[in-house]
Amino acid sequence: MKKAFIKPLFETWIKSTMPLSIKGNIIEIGTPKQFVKEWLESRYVPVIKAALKAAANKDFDIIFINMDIDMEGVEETSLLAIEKQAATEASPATNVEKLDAEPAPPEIADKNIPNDAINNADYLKILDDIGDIPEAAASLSADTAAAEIIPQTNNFREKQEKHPVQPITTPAPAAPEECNLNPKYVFSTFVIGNSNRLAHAASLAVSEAPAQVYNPFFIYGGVGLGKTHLMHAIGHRIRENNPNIKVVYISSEKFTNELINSIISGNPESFRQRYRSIDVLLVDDIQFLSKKEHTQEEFFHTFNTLHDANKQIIISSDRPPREIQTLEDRLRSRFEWGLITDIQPPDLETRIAVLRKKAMMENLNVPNEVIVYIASRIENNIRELEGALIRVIAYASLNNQPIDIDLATEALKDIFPNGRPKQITTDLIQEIVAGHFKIKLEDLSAKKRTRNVAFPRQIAMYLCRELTETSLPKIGEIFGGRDHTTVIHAHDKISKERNSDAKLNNTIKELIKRIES
Ligand SMILES: Nc1ncnc2c1ncn2[C@@H]1O[C@H](COP(=O)(O)OP(=O)(O)OP(=O)(O)O)[C@@H](O)[C@H]1O
Repeated sequence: MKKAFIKPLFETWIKSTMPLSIKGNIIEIGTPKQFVKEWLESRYVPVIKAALKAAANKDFDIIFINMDIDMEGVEETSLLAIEKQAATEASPATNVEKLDAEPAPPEIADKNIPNDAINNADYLKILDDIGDIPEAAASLSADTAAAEIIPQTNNFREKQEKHPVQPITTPAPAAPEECNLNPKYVFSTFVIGNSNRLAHAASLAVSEAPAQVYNPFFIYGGVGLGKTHLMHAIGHRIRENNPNIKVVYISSEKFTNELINSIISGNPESFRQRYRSIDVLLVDDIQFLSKKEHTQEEFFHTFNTLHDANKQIIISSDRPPREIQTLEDRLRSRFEWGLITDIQPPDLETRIAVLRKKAMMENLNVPNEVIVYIASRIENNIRELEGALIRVIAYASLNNQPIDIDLATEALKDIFPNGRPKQITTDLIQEIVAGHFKIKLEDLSAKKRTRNVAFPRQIAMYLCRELTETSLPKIGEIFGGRDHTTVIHAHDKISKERNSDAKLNNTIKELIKRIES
C-alpha cells in the first residue's frame, strides 16, 4: 500500500533530478529548482547515498546543483505541504538513522553496477528503487499527502465542481487515438522559458477550466516552437481530468480534406455532425484555411455552433489573425474574441534546457559542451534543435562511441559546415567577464571580497559552470584555490538573482553572446 503512495513523490521529485558527473567519489546531481535542491539536501541525502552504495558498492558524496529548469507541476507549496504532513506522521531523523544502520535490501544490493559506471539510466533505476526500500518509504511517510497533494497542484477538480463542463456526446470516453493526441506532447515534457511562459500559463489555465477562461484560445508563433505540443498537452490534461469530454485535434489541412471528401461522397451532414458534437476542438495551422473560402465558411459555422454551446476552441497559426491574408473578417474577429498569445524563439538557456530534458528523457548522459554546441547554433526552431541531438545520439549509437564534442562535430558536419565550435574555456570566460566589469584579470582569483570584485567573480564562476565541462573543484581551483562549495554558492546565487533581476539577466545574456561569438 505504502509504495503506491510513495511513487508519485518519487515521480515528481526524484525523477526530476539528473546525474551531471561522477568524479571519484563525488556525484553531482542536477535539480530543476532551488527548493528541490534544498529539500533533497535536507531529507534525502542518506537515502540516496544508501541506494548508491548498495548499487555501486562505494560511498559517494553528493553535491546537488540547481539547474533552474522550469517544470510544470513542480511547486514549492506542494513540497512544503508534504513536509508538514510528514512531520506530523513520522520523525524523519529516526527513520534516516535506521536506514543508515541497516544494510540495503537484497534487490538493490544485487544490482552489480561497477564503480564509476553509473549512467543516467542506472541512476534513475537506482533511485527508483528507493520506493522499494521500506525504511525509505517510512522516512517519506507523507503517503497520503503525496497521493492527494500532487494532483492538487492544478486545482482543476475544485473548478470542475463549480463549473462542470457537460460533455454533449456519448458517455463512453474517446480513445486517445480518436483524439489524435500525441502521447509525448504533454505538459511535463514541455520546457518553460521566457519565450513561451505566457503561452504555457494560458494553456494550463484553459486545460484546467475548458470553455471558462479563454475561448477561443489562439496560439501563434514560428515553425517548430511548440504550438502543437501545447495544444496536445491541453487536450491530454482535459481528458485526464474528465475522460468523458470529447477532445479532437485536427490540422486545418485535414479538416479541409475531410470536408471535401464528405462533399464528394454526398454526405456533408456526417462531417457537420462529427465536428459540431465535440467538447474541445483543437485546430492546428489555421493559416492554411486562407484562400479556402468554402472551408472557411464551414469552419465558421462549426465555430459558432461550438462556441454557442460553450465548448472550448483552440487554434494555432504561424501568425496572428490580423496577418492571415484572405481570412474572412467575421472569422478573424471571432478569433479575437478570446485570448491570443504568442510563442517567441527560445533564448539560449531555454534551448539548453530543452536539450538537457530531451537527453534526460532518453536516459543519456550528453556532455554539457555538446549541448551548448548544438544550442548555440540552432536558434529559431526547437524541432531542428531536437533533430540535431537525435542525429548525434544515433551517430554515437551506430558507431558504438561515447558522445563527446568531436563526435558531435562529425555527426553534424552537414548541418554546421563551419565545423568545430570555438572552444569555450574558463580563461576566455574570465577574460570577457573581467573586461566587462573593468577589473583586473588577477582580481578574479585574488582573495579580495569587495563587491566590485566578488560579484563579477560569482558571475564568472556561474558562467564556467554553465558553459564548460569543468568540474566544481577545478573551477574553485582556477578562481584562487577556492572550495567547490563556494562555486556552488556562486552558481545558486546568480541563478536565483537572474530570475528576479532583469538587468543582471541581460548582462549575463550579453556576456554569453560575447563568449560564444
Ligand atoms: N518548450 C518546449 N519544450 C520541449 N519540447 C518542445 C518545446 N517546444 C517545442 N518542442 C518540441 O519541438 C518539436 C516541434 O514542436 P511543435 O510541433 O509543437 O511546433 P509547432 O510550433 O507546432 O511547429 P509547426 O509550426 O511546424 O507546426 C516537438 O517535438 C516538440 O515536442
